[in-house]
Amino acid sequence: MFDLFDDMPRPDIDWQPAWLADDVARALQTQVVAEVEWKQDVMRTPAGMVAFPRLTAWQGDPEAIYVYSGIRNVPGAWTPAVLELRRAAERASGVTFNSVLINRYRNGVDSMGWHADKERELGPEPVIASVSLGVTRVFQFQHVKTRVVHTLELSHGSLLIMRGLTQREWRHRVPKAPKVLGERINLTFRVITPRDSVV
Ligand SMILES: O=C(O)CCC(=O)C(=O)O
Ligand SMILES: [Fe+2]
Repeated sequence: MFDLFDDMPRPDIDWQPAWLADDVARALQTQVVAEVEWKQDVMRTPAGMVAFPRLTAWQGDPEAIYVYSGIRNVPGAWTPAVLELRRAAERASGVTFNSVLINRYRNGVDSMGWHADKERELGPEPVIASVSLGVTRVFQFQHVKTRVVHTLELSHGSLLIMRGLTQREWRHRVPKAPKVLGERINLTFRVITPRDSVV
């Protein structure tokens, strides 16, 4: 993916495009869509309340509470297909996850803007395992200082592990792709240390 001989900065990632067999991934996608309780979150903007351009869900162990937009969010219970994916992501990464953010991009108009996952609950060098199911979408990293951009195509059944300084030195996004008609599910498995227990 990267030119071996350039000296561009690069994120600390492990990218496995064909992590799950196609049919296994297809079956898990159908199960996840059906078993997850999807939410339409809204954000406050100067122009009023605006719907997020995607549906979301959080699942996790009961203690994996995180504060988001000033609200304490208690995760929903693990559902079977999500738990199966969590176990597989744990085997692949060697990390035990206690929560997952699930995003459902209904088509190419849905998206996620530039951000880094660096909430205090995630710790200084979080390992995040990102599983993609469904239609391929472009995913970009941008180096915060140099503005260098790396582009990946997150395909059906792929696994992207982000670790080390990736969240501190880079931001990432899923840009809008209006020509894409199909749906994509992304699950980012995380380790959350609740604020109360951070010393
Ligand atoms: O959908 C994706 O691939 C990215 C999701 C993401 O960045 C996040 O959940 O924080
Ligand atoms: Fe993210």
